[in-house]
Amino acid sequence: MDQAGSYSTSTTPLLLLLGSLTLAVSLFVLIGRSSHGRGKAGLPPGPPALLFLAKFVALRRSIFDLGPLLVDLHARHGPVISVRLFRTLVFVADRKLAHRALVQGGATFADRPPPVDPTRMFTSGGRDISSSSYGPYWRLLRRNLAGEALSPARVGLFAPARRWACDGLVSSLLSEQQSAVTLRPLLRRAMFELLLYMCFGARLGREALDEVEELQHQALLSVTTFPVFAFFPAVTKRLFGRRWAACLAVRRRQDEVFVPLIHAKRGDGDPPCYADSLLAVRVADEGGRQLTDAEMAMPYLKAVVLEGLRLHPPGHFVLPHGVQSGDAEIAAYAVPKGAEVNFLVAEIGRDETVWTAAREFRPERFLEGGEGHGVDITGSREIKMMPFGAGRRMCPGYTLGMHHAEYFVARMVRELEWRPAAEGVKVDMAETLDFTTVMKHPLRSLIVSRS
Ligand code: HEM
Repeated sequence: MDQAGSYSTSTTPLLLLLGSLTLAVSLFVLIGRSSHGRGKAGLPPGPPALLFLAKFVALRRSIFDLGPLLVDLHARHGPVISVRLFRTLVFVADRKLAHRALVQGGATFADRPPPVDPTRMFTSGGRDISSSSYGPYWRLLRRNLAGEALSPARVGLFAPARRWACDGLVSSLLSEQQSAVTLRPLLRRAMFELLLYMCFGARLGREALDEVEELQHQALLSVTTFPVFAFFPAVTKRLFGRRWAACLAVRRRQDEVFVPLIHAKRGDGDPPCYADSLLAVRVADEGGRQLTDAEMAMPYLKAVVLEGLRLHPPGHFVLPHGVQSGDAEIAAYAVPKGAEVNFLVAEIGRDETVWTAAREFRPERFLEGGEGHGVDITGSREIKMMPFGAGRRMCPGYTLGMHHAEYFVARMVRELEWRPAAEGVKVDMAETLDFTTVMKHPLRSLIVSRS
């Protein structure tokens, strides 16, 4: 697909776009200034929009890839900053302010900002759980997901599926015992196949899996790259015609692939899947022995998973939050209706005032006596880390996500020995953005069976 690189393929559209953006931002800032001053609280401080935009465009990446730039801006302007682009963007880097806004503030920041294309297209106009507006429709979908797919009873029914997914992963890893193997594609495929089965109640063949995985990857990448179609969509969809056409093609293919899967007849022996529960909504461990509960409760295993989520959360930001009322405030700064509020998950998890040697991987901190022991991952009492968000829009899949991570890690460590890919090669934890944040140099290892 026409990715970020397309910015450099032709300079004319870029210059035209920058010209239009300059005009739009100048107007927006002027209008904003004249309507400001009237309110009691001012907007949070921040850099001039054009400067921010220039850096943003120069990065040619997603708003979620702005981590280092934002850290710099927060150091200069304080824990809450704002920038006025196609809408007011607010960034919160302080855990106590995040707690006040997301948890103590109740529903104040529980909305989502209206999606712009291509997100609008990929979410059918903001009709999925994560992008729908805070209200009865969102509540209906979220309750259905929690009750019909994520309740402990339902998750329990998928234990055999977890077992075959993990068996497949372990044997793929073992089949490459002769040379170093890259973990990421195999782990991602196993997890993807398991979640697809939980959704559609069917196991897809290799080609179908390849296609679905690629389609979802393209869709997710396109919703996180620079939101160019938020600015004068009629113009930008022409200027970046190839990119827009590629988004439309992915969307069309998603319909062709997913609609038959949703309506397919399920096997009698399969547990009830998520697609069936949605159709009913009306809008008005290894072969021989399973992991025991005691093994799943291994405190050190949990500590490793928690430390991974603290130091390297897959999402460095929660999804953007929105405000429905006009008088929301954060740290006595005004947050206008329609603004987009972002919380810096990674920075909050690496806060030196909470975590000793915050940038080091130390799972022991989650064991008894450590500063992370008994941490409240939901952030309801206080926020020390928030890899799943906090408050009313917090990830509803957090227990399933933790369960899968613990189950897969436990089996991969118990059944396989992980040796360096070559003499002296160390694990490099540098990060890069690929919709979620992933290892820039994926883990490669020589795998040896322990049995
Ligand atoms: C390690 C795994 C996971 C991580 C780190 C994660 C993280 C997150 C984060 C940070 C958010 C945004 C919260 C916010 O905006 O405040 C989110 C939202 C969401 N997650 Fe997850 N998630 C994971 C697994 C899952 C799973 C397994 C499911 C479902 C099966 C799921 C379903 C959702 C949904 C539906 C939302 C949107 C909630 C809403 O807007 O009301 N997640 N997740």
